[in-house]
Amino acid sequence: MGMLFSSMWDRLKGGPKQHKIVIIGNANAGKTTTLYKLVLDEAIDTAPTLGSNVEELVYKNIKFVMWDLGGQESLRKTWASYYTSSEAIILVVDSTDRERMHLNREELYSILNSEELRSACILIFANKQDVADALSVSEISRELNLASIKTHPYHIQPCCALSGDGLLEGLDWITANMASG
Ligand SMILES: Nc1nc2c(ncn2[C@@H]2O[C@H](COP(=O)(O)OP(=O)(O)OP(=O)(O)O)[C@@H](O)[C@H]2O)c(=O)[nH]1
Ligand SMILES: [Mg+2]
Repeated sequence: MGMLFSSMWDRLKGGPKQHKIVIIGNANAGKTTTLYKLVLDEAIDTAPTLGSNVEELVYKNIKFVMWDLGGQESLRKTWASYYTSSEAIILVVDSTDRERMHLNREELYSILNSEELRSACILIFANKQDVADALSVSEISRELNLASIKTHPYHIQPCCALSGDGLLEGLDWITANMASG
């Protein structure tokens, strides 16, 4: 009853503030694995995402609504339609995928030029760091030319979405860097 009352009360007063995060990145980068490792603390078996997944996550008393988008070529043009009122973008990079690194660079620059994301912070997860020949954070930073970013707070975080290593550090950075606090 207590919980029911408090959720009704939240609804009456408009509810606790939700912070919208959109997760993008190339197909197979590990976006869905990241989402469900954060939400369920489990490494789930994934299939390519054909539309989107959305989940709520309460972390350190902050309520996030996390959108995980499909990364296949035909779906990328829909990404911008999810950007409205996003406070953070997570770009999940497959650190083993040298061939498609240029797509990450292109996407990063379209984020930087998006009017809707002008107040958003940008977290880059350098994922799959458990794989022996993964590019390091400094190599990816160079590939993506991160040092040239002057308009948005950004951070690159090494991680392994399967084990969860690095994921909460990334979320902590978002929490500290969202424009609305
Ligand atoms: N070795 C390793 N594999 C990972 C890691 N994260 C994800 N994977 C694997 O990468 C594959 C793709 O993961 P998904 O989470 O489905 O990738 P996605 O980015 O959601 O892909 P789309 O939905 O097609 O855009 C799966 O086989 C995952 O198990 C990681 O940190 N290390
Ligand atoms: Mg997916």
